[in-house]
Amino acid sequence: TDLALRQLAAAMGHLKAMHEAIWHSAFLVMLQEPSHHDSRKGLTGVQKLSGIRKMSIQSSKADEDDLSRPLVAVVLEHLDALVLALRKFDDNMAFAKSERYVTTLKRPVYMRLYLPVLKWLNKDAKGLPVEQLQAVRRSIRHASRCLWTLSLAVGDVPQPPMVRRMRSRHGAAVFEELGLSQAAAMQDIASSFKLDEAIEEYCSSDNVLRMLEALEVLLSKNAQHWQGLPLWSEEQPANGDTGGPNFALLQSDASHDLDDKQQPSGSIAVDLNGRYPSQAEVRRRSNEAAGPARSAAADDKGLHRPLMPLSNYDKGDEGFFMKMRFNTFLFSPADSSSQQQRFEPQERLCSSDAASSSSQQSAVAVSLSNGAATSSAEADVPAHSAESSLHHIEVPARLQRNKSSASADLARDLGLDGDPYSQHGGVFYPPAESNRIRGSWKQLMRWSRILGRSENGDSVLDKTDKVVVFGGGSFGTAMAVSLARQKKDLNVTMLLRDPYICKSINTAHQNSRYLQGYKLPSNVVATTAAQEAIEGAQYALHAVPVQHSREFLSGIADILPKHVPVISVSKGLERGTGALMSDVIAATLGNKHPCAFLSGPSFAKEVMDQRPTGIVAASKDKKLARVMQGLFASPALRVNTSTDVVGVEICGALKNVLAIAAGIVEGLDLGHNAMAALIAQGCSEIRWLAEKMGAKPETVSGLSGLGDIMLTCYGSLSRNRSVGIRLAKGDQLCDIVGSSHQVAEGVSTAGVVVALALRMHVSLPVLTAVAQVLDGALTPTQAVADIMTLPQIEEK
Ligand SMILES: NC(=O)C1=CN([C@@H]2O[C@H](COP(=O)(O)OP(=O)(O)OC[C@H]3O[C@@H](n4cnc5c(N)ncnc54)[C@H](O)[C@@H]3O)[C@@H](O)[C@H]2O)C=CC1
Ligand SMILES: O=C(CO)COP(=O)(O)O
Repeated sequence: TDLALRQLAAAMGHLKAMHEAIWHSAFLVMLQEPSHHDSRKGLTGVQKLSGIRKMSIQSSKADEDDLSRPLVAVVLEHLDALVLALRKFDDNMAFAKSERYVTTLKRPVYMRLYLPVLKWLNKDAKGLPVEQLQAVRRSIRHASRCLWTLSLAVGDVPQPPMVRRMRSRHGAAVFEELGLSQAAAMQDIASSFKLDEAIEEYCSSDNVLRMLEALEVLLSKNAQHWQGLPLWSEEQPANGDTGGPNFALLQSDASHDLDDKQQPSGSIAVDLNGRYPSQAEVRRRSNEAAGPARSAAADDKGLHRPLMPLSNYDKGDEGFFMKMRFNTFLFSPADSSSQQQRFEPQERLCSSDAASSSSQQSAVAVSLSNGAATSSAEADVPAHSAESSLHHIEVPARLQRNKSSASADLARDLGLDGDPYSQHGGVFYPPAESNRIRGSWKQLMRWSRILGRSENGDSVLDKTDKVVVFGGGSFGTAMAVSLARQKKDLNVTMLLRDPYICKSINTAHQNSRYLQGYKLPSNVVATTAAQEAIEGAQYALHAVPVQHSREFLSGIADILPKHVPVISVSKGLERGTGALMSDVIAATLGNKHPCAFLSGPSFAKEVMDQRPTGIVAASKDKKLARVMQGLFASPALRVNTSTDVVGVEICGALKNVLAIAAGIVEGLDLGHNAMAALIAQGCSEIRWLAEKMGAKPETVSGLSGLGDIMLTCYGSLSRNRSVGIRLAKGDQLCDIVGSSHQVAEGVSTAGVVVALALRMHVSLPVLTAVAQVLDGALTPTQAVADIMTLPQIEEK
């Protein structure tokens, strides 16, 4: 958010400077429509506007093709009067009805006339050579793009990545071409407008924070969404070209108009109430509104052609339109009738509703900036109702709220005061949608509070004084720490075999072998004495590798009280028996011994780092699963519950085998396609076996299934995946296993899975191939080749 605030501040500064630059440039553009009849027309507009009837162009024959010089002379001569007139014009929309130039000048980008610009104009523009004027003209294109860009940045519209590029490139170019010092201009602007204060205030408003959130979300999550769109086409479409299926016209329309290239284009209508009219509807309504004769003519000319297929922007891209908050309409410059229609209702709204008038006005102005000519002949097109109007804008009263005077001033200075979306504070969804989203979120939060209250988290922790942890490897240590953090006076005792590790934990508060470098809470203690460790413990967390669990549990069976639940985090199948951990516990501690299983995507290191993690607590005893939730759940650890013990265990065991396969794909550099196909196939195989063993299929798509599969197959911290990578590189399994002091359960489990699959009559090609590779019967490359030649099957 800090960064976004800074960006915002910078953008505001830029925008202010751009306003100056563009306004200043507008003058020059007005003056330099070489050899174009509109130059004279433009002059007429200026005359009307300023009331300076005597203004005339003293052009010689030599000037016939380039009226810039005489125009410059005229304008400079009448500069003061023009400035006054333009200011007046700025407040008087009625002028904008009749003349093309007036319409052009009415653009919000030209709204403000600043002193520095005038100074510059006075001082430097006199006798400006044509080339320089042309450079200025070029700069306008840049500047209008920049302005558009920056308007997006300053307003509620999240920045597409290209915006940043545009800003730096064109922003600098504009200043360079205008010969202005960007830094000085910015400073000037900042001091004269108390920009810092205003920004501070503006930014502290709730609305802006929402915008920033949206901005961040969009930047971080949807970057590719923006990148995919040729939104900021550098090239202007060739004359007569609609710009194709992109938004080139949207952003470069200003330069089109200034160039006076009346591009036929289509309309994109967006209903601010959140409806996205279909292409056909836009066409129908726009034709209806235009009247039959015009409609036919428009169609003849190929007008109303959409700039981009609206169908492409269905559902997922809906937000896109609203992000482009200005594009209430993007209409045909040549289709002046529809422009007029937009204009009329806005004006009426302006007069009838003072509160929303500025919004409406600006919305129109912005619309106008997307179009061009409005001729006086069309000025009397009947005003129409919202129904017949292409757009139907209702500015909710709340959009007018929350505006401090400073922020309102700033918004006004930036020419953003009239924009309904800037007023509603940077949300890129239309109000109806935004309300819906907030409503749903509130409901979720309410739900969470209600459930939260009934949860037994605190009471379980209150009643718990001691937990014993079996196994002091990576995960045993991480879970011990996680528990110890829950309550300062909770005694978490780790039962280890190695006295040196015990000593390091008890004295240096570090595990000298696993997760080195982490400081353990002082309520984590360790011992090698089973009796001492277990005594008084209310729960036992079991983190001993599966292959050693039977031996270990048998060893403590006599001293572990029957009522102390064993919570196993070990993931795997026992070699020789194919037993799950639940079977091993039942076999060693008795059928009735209470037990639960924690599983899910949870790398020990990330648990230590308190990174957000989600696991599932499975137990046939629902109550015990809930108790586990109470014991382990924390702000960094979500614990769901499940009664599908078999499903959770099978997923946890088999994902390790699949992770070895993923490592092989990674190590052989087979690419993303192969990886995705492998994981999908692996998921299916896990589901086939799990279902046969009585698991619920939905468990496979839960945390312990898909969640853990994704983690271990893609996560670089996975030991099983590392085994696969090394196998692919040609390392021998014995070397791989021998070189690590940490367990990769998938190695043992792979062989067991094959036996289990045979017993259950399921075919598991990928998981079997892993066993084959581990057994040295196939090289990773051969295994891949063989898998690829298997018959193509029907998905099930
Ligand atoms: N490391 C991780 O991120 C996660 C591991 N798990 C699972 O937790 C279990 C334990 O994994 P880690 O702690 O990572 O393994 P590790 O290899 O880091 O540590 C294993 C621990 O078990 C002890 N141990 C080995 N044989 C023993 C025996 N016969 N008697 C007593 N203790 C013995 C070792 O001394 C060591 O302390 C595995 O089943 C693993 O799949 C589950 C979730 C995450
Ligand atoms: O189970 C794990 C994370 O959920 C750990 O996976 P590895 O054993 O492959 O490191």
